[in-house]
Amino acid sequence: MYYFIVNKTSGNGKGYQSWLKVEEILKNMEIDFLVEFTEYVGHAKEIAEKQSFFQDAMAIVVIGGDGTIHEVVNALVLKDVPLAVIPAGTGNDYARSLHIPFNVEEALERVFKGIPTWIDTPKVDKEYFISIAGMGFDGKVAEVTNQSKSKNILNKIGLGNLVYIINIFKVLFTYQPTGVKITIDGKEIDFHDVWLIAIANLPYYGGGLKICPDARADDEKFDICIVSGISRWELLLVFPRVFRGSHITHRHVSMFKGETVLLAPNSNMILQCDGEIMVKEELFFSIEKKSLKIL
Ligand SMILES: Nc1ncnc2c1ncn2[C@@H]1O[C@H](COP(=O)(O)OP(=O)(O)OP(=O)(O)O)[C@@H](O)[C@H]1O
Repeated sequence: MYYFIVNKTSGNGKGYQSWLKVEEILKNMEIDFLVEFTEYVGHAKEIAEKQSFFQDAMAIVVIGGDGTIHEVVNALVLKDVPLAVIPAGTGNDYARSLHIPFNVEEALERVFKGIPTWIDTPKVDKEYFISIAGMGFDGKVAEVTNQSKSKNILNKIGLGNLVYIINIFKVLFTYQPTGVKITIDGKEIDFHDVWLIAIANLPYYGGGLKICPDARADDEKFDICIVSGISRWELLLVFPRVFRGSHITHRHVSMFKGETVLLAPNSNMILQCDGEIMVKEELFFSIEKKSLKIL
């Protein structure tokens, strides 16, 4: 039995359109399935937590974006049932990072024919995430993006991930960098004028920005990118390099690898995980090694 969790609203309706295609294929192929539609924030996790989901599941298939996958992962970590994804969100950075096809038919073929593998699951405080946690500039961009009306309009014309780029420029001219003490695997480093800190298990965020190009889901380590001490104008010039991942050699960009990270910002910084804003008491990041079975 295949279990589907569908967020009809993801990608401004793309979730529902993708489900209609999937449903038709499942019926034509006479495949046993059950489907539940999410109705509110947090519902995808509740659905995936139900005991019945694990008794005879070949896979739990999410049709939605990174926010919906994030919720389901929080129910599936350390369970022996594979997570599969039909990408239908705005950014789809999980799918992009793990080479999951964006085409519905091809993504579904991977669900049926893929070989399950175990990947690491990163964690902040007690909450799991899937790809990247970011603090600072990108947290602010995520906040503005999630409130943005143009997200819906751009999604309608198939340019959904352009909304992140537009908001990056909006926030660039107003953001105030701050000092942060960063402790990686017990080693403390002080950074001044920090624009952003990305703590990554996968390379992409923000709808295709390759912020940590060497991040791998199964290397049992975070890749950490810190941008600090840079002027607004220089940041603007460096920004296009993030699409190729070549920003990492810039003098104001520091890259690290580590198993644990503790952040202590001098002033309030917004935290985003997988594109959703989070409020956490302790900014301690760790990795649950090889803990998520995926297709
Ligand atoms: N029926 C619903 N109505 C409103 N929000 C919902 C509903 N079901 C789920 N959600 C919430 O919608 C949020 C965003 O969904 P999702 O991430 O799937 O799409 P997206 O934001 O378009 O894509 P991406 O995260 O890839 O940019 C999730 O955090 C989820 O909790």
